[in-house]
Amino acid sequence: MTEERKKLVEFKGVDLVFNKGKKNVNKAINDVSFHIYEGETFGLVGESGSGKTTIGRAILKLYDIHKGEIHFNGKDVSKIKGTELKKFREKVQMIFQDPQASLNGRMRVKDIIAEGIDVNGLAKTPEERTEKVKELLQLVGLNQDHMTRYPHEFSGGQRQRIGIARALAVNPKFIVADEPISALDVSIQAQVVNLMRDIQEKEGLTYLFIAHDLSMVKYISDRIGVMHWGKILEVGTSDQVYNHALHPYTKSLLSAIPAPDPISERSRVPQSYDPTAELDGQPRELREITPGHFVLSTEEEAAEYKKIATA
Ligand SMILES: Nc1ncnc2c1ncn2[C@@H]1O[C@H](COP(=O)(O)OP(=O)(O)OP(=O)(O)O)[C@@H](O)[C@H]1O
Repeated sequence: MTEERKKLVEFKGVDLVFNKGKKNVNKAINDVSFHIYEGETFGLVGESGSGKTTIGRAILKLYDIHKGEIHFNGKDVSKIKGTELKKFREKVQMIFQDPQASLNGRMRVKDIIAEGIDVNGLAKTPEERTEKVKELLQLVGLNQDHMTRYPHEFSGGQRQRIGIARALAVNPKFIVADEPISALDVSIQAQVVNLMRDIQEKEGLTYLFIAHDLSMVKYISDRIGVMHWGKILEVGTSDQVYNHALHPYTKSLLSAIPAPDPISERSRVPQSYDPTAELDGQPRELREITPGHFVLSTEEEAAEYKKIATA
């Protein structure tokens, strides 16, 4: 059934290299293919430096790719320029990890939120601009009195709400949320996740939700991709990745999550992962093990995974 859903974003064999031709060359994304369905939340997890942010920024065209194609709404956007690029940028927005650092401290909230409205000429009059800002504040659970204040007058959770309102100002279809709750108190994290969910439903948004910790993406993601060393190693529904993980790296990430109750926590056995297995020179691709559940594997490894998955 999932095959019939519309793909909003699709990576096709994408490479992205930093410092190309230099001594410190770094293939941050290595032959990555995956897609994000319209209306879903795709969680991307993996340890620091695995390439998650680079994938997000590549979709937003903040970086040029070196091989492959990135499709948005059925169209290759990897080489678009000029007005086409400007139009595309209205449809894709980013929410950042640290709302403190990503909001200009010298600007009032109304002007921060209205930046995208101004740049893209989305309000014809100052009154319309103010009206739009008020609507956005309401949408993210802030009130009108907040318009004339500065970012430092808000709590971390409120600042993230401002960041969300700013992203929504241009009526995007797709949002890259790069660790949007990692810097917040645990008690506030759920509020922001719930807000993002509500807004997703109301506005028909699609999210790429980046986190290094699997427990963070569990509740918000429909499907999850697990990244390591610039490659996606496993993709599946939240249930497939959490409850039926196949790749040893995913298993090691899962085994690192503390159990919520002390009894299971005592019996938790962290599993180690030997990444050198990825460097044996054997050609691997994402192979479908069970419907919708893909693992980066050789043919032989895929056959093994199939046995495990159907045992
Ligand atoms: N602008 C850049 N110039 C050079 N190298 C970069 C740049 N941005 C990222 N890298 C490198 O690319 C690789 C992938 O980085 P990326 O930030 O995408 O990882 P990440 O998984 O998002 O990590 P984190 O969770 O720490 O944000 C890393 O080795 C990083 O050092």
